[in-house]
Amino acid sequence: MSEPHIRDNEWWVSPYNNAPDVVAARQLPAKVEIHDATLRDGEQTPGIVMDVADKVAIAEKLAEVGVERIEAGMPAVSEMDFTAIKEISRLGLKSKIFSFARAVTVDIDKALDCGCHGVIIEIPIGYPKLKYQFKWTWEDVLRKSVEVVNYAKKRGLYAVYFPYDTTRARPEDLENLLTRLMQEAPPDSIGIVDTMGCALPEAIKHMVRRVKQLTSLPVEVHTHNDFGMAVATELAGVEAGASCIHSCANGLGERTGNAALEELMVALHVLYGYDEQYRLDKLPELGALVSRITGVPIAANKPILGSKNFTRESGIGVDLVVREPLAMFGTHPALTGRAGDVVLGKKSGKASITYTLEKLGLPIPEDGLVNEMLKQVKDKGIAKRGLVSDEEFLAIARDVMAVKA
Ligand SMILES: CC(=O)SCCNC(=O)CCNC(=O)[C@H](O)C(C)(C)COP(=O)(O)OP(=O)(O)OC[C@H]1O[C@@H](n2cnc3c(N)ncnc32)[C@H](O)[C@@H]1OP(=O)(O)O
Ligand SMILES: O=C(O)CCC(=O)C(=O)O
Repeated sequence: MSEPHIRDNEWWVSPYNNAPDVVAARQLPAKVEIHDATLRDGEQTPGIVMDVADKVAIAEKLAEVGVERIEAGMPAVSEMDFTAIKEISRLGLKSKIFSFARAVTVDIDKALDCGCHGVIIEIPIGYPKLKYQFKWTWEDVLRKSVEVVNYAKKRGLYAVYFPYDTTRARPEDLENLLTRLMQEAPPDSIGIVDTMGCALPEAIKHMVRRVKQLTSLPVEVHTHNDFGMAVATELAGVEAGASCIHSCANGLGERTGNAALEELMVALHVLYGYDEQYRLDKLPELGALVSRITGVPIAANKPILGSKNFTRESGIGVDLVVREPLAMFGTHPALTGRAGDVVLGKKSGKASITYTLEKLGLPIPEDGLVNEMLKQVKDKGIAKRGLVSDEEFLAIARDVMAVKA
């Protein structure tokens, strides 16, 4: 099934997504790239350590899924990170390999030694960060930025200027900085970084438009999930013309995490119709690998990857799980290599019983007996405060049939 979310030329998502005023306000780029930072920001999730083999395995899976860029780590953090980035660069993956650098030339040298295609050059510009942490003047920020962007570019690296905590910089400071940077050391692209996840989607749109106007450079967006909006703010960035968005698999990352790779990929395809060559069916494998390596479980109701996303206990319309999944779920389970499922419990209906009987290869008895099975399933679910297993259902079904006989 190549386009399971399209049927009769209709997208099975909200038609209001394409209301005339909504479409008119959009400046979607022709192509959106994903820059995945699982191996750097994802590893910044407290307590997580990935060794070289782990990082290589995740990088290979990210490339298989089809991310355009992999941020393989920050070599300054440890020898192990340096080695991992170097190994990943050597693999010749289809994804371009980036490393993360402070605005210091030694970090750029490390990116070069690792054989990276590009580098993310981070420098703090948020008002609270500069005032309370770094105590740098704007001239300091500009001087460091100019020196290091020029240094990286002269050595052939693709330079992403990443003035982090961008969304808490004063507008006039950000504009002055970018104007002068463009005069003295234009990078290859500019990141808008919502380090604390505190910008609204409309604010990100405004910033993307303004930065594009000021610099005429490609803009990328990197957001965090402190208010549960990381994916929404990145998609808002795309709506305003950002052509690269940053992600972490399973939504890992500092504090509440980054925009989840799997959510972004599926949203780009299903909600916006981007037809990038992503292997969405491989996302569960990537999620499982990252979860196993990091020890961070995937919540059962996590968008795209949660084990219960395509599971229906409620009886009303339960037959749709198999007959027409798009009428029951937000996306077709097959899109991400998943399948719908019906489980039994307090909220089951008659169709749940007949579905389960068929699944277990049992004949469907007369209505009265199905109703009796349903009653017993509900009683069991209530008594257990949980689901009724196949084994428990089989016992119920046998009892009901035995009484009839
Ligand atoms: C929003 C954020 O949190 S930003 C990045 C977060 N990521 C990390 O911290 C990665 C993990 N960190 C580490 O392993 C360690 O902190 C290291 C190896 C990177 C640095 O450790 P330390 O030796 O303690 O260095 P320290 O934090 O004191 O900073 C060293 C220097 O880098 C400077 N620096 C820090 N960030 C930047 C930057 N973005 N650009 C330029 N210089 C920077 C500091 O001002 C300091 O300069 P100084 O020596 O002149 O005072
Ligand atoms: O958060 C960090 O550790 C550094 C930069 C970054 O990823 C961010 O600001 O969001």
